[in-house]
Amino acid sequence: MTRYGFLGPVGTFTQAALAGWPAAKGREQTAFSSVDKALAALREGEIDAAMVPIENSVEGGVSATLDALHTGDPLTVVGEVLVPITFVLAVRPGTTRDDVRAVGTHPHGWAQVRGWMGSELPDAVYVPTLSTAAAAADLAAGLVDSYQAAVCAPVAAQGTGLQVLASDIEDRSGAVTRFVLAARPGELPEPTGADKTTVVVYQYDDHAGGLLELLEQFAARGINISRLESRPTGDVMGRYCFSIDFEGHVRDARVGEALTGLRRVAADVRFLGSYPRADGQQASIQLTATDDAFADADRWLADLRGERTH
Ligand SMILES: O=C(O)C(=O)Cc1ccccc1
Repeated sequence: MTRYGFLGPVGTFTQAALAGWPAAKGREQTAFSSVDKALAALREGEIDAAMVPIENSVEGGVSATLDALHTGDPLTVVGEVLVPITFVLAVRPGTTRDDVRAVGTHPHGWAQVRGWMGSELPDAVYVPTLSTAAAAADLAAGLVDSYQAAVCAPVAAQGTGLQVLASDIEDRSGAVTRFVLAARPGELPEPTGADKTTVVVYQYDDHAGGLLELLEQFAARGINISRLESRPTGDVMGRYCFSIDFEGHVRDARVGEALTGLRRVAADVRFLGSYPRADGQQASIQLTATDDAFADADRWLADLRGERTH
């Protein structure tokens, strides 16, 4: 039986993402207080899969997750879920706006309400918390005196008995966060025609055109990159690796060729998985990059080499 973990507590957006993963329904679901703890439990075998936030349409990549996924024992991504995000300002009953001198929330929460805060509560100080729901739960339990209001999901305010002072306080409506389900390496999800692959690429050294060499592996095979981020490797100042999502599945010919190309030009390539896209959008493949086009070219080369038997 698959045991699931998620960035908790109850009421996080990550829990909402896990609720959007049909196979997790009715399964054991454990809340962890941080992404690192959830992924450590996964690596140690306490759980079999962990739902973690990876990218937001407004704020970009979740560095804690990006780094924790590719450092340490290998993990793979087996799926993704998109969750629409909306925030409320929640307080203990009786607290008024004038009482709010500081606001607790997850860094990605703060990044999405900064404008609203600047105009509505300009003097309020930001206090980072491990999750939006933790900010709400600790406030409701009277465990904190460092902030008087939490920025969280409506469900977190309701669940903890907090009172909502303002709703829909996000600066950009329609924001979406992308969550991934991580697992220990095992069976690869089957290709669906609407897949994504995630890799982390380490360059040999810092040189002119180095990034272009990596990117041309994708361009030459007609592969669309959907996210590209540089992350410091942590060893030396100025040394970066690249976290890349692109369209296609490792079993697609064009993706296989791009990966072997990357393997040649990069010092290391960490394959983090191929999995169905949450939006089900089929990859648009140029005629020159279909599996048939690659097979045809392989046959042609085999002929030239006198290797074909039929
Ligand atoms: O803190 C949460 O609720 C999370 O799941 C992380 C997060 C925070 C803000 C936006 C999206 C996800």
